[in-house]
Amino acid sequence: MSSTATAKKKSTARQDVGSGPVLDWAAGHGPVTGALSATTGAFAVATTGAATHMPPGWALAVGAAGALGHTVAGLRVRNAGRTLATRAASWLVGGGWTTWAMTHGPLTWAALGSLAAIGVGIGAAARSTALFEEAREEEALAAAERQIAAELSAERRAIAAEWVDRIQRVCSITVRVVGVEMWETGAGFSLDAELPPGGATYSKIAAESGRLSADARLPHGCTVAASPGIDQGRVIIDVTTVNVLAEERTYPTDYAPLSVLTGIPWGYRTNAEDILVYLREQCALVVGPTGSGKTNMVHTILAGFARTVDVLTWVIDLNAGSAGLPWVRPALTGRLTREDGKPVRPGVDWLAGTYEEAVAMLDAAVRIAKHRKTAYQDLLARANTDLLPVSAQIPQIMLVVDEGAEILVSTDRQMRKLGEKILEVIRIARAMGVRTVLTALGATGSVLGNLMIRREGKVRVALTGGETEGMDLSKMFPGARGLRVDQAPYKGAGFLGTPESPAALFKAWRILPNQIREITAATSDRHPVLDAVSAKAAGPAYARRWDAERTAWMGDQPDTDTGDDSATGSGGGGLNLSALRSEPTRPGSAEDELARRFREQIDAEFATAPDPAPPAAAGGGLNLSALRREPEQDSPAQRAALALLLAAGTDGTGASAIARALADEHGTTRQTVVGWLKDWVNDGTAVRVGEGTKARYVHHTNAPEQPPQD
Ligand SMILES: Nc1ncnc2c1ncn2[C@@H]1O[C@H](COP(=O)(O)OP(=O)(O)OP(=O)(O)O)[C@@H](O)[C@H]1O
Repeated sequence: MSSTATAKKKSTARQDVGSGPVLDWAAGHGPVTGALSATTGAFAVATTGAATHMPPGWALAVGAAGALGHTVAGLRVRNAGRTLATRAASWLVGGGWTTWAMTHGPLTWAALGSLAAIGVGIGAAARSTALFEEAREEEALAAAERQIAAELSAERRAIAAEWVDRIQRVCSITVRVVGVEMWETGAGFSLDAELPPGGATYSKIAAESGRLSADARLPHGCTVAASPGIDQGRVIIDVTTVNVLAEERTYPTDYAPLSVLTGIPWGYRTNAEDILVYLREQCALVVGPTGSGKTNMVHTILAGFARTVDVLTWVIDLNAGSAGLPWVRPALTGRLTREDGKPVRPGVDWLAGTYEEAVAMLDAAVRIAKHRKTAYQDLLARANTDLLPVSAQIPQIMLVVDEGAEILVSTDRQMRKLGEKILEVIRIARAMGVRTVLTALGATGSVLGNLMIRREGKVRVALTGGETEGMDLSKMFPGARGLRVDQAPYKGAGFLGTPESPAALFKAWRILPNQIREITAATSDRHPVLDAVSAKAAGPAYARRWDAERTAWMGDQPDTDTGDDSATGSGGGGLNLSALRSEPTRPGSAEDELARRFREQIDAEFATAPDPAPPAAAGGGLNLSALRREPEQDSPAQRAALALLLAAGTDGTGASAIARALADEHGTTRQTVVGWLKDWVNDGTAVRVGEGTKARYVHHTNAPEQPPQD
């Protein structure tokens, strides 16, 4: 039925456009259906024609027209002559038989027998032409492929000949190129060559890298790098022809899930291939002077962790938390929503911007590592390993400490204490799945003089950005030869070495706040939840990490991540966190309300760690149980409206102002807001103050005469 409908539609379409024949001469038939269709068609025409005394010449005319139609259609699709002849012959034979049968009567044994024979004949001929067509098509494809391969191998042969000459000219040795591989990225090629007999080594070519590049007139930033081949008589020569380090490449937009076990991309090499780092057991050190692109690199690293299914990222940044804030603020202010309208979980699991919070975080990390050691004994025994099997159920904790290396070598007493805790994590927590990424402003001796960093932090990055001061590459990458700071004079570029991939040039992807928000939203539902064993060890310090008094500082930060989250002016475009903080803390206050929103979004929605110490009902801390009795807000827009109401403080706000603030992001109308305000007045969430045009709504916690709670 549907095919009839489609056919109808097609024929209508053809008639509509008014071009081409109504009969579809190109319509497909297999050998059997074709033969059947031809013979049954001919039989039907012959019987009805004979019964109605149709002039037999008509059948012949139809056959001739069919033959002509099919030939034209066949020529159009470039059928072989053999196919055209078979089809035309089928039509002509069919037409001829019909004419003869109409004259002599179709219902005779002679007519029926000959029709059957014609049917079998048409079927066999159609089958053979179909096979012939298929073979012809395959041959054409193979010929096209052969042509491409010939062109490619001609290009490769030309490259090989050119480089044999060049190496002869520059290095005075004659190699024999046995293979040329063009890189898929299009950024260059590799030569596999045999060294001449007589004891020449690959290093003879490696030593002339600069002269070879000059002889080949490679663009600036492109290199010729020689390395050992499959045996000592072979050499691999990598030639970059496009300087990908000079380009600004943004973080790839494929946010597919990753795992700490299968590697996390941190940037790309000169051949434009991604570099993966493996941090299950390794710690990392990222060195970059001011302006080298270190902050950007940290965001690239956090993006990689956010994409994993088995990593929880904890960030310490005593420099106003700037490294972690773009990963937290958009989610906590409720400005981000997922496609299904649910709130978004922050892109990092814990952010410490103050000394006290950093101490709490490091203590929790140490407790987790120690407790995992005993609590997972059975699991380790069953898996027959001393390395905790990290998974989405038992996630690895990646502790990212911005300028952490400076903390380690600080002479300040407090900082030294913090440094000791960081070192303790590095020392004791490898097997139990807590690793660190430390950044440093310079690769000074005092940073790399630390044995623990040298031993545990073998994933190393030096962002140079052309800076030579404090950049001792030989200390960062001992044993690596020929690394020069001036090879990577671009921001975000430098050297990266891991135990799996020797130190070499690389560049980090550029990542901007809008992409950070995009990644935060895209990865929100894949972050693991801290396992119960670890959450128990981490205690309230972890469970209450998003409490208002501990996150209030985040609201104080100048908003650099977007233009629409102004930290000033109530009833404006976003959540006025600093306005909330100016009020004294009291149960049921605006700060508690904010905490309720944060906790609702993060703990309730995503069921993070259980709260091991629920606060007392109306104690000095948060009265969460009381607050949780407040009616739930249905949508992110409604929650944002409530936040605006709160932010408006004792001045209050109106439906128009709220609707204006929500219009861009949520498309909320004034009428909708009027409805919510009415509901909130009815259930006591909001209080209406003033009359007529002066009528305003204030949150009940800000109402002039606040009715006693509970
Ligand atoms: N991977 C990159 N690709 C292209 N440009 C980059 C990259 N990383 C950084 N930059 C450029 O360098 C500038 C400085 O980057 P970033 O703020 O990350 O450096 P920084 O080392 O943290 O400096 P500071 O310590 O002063 O903040 C950026 O504004 C950007 O223009």
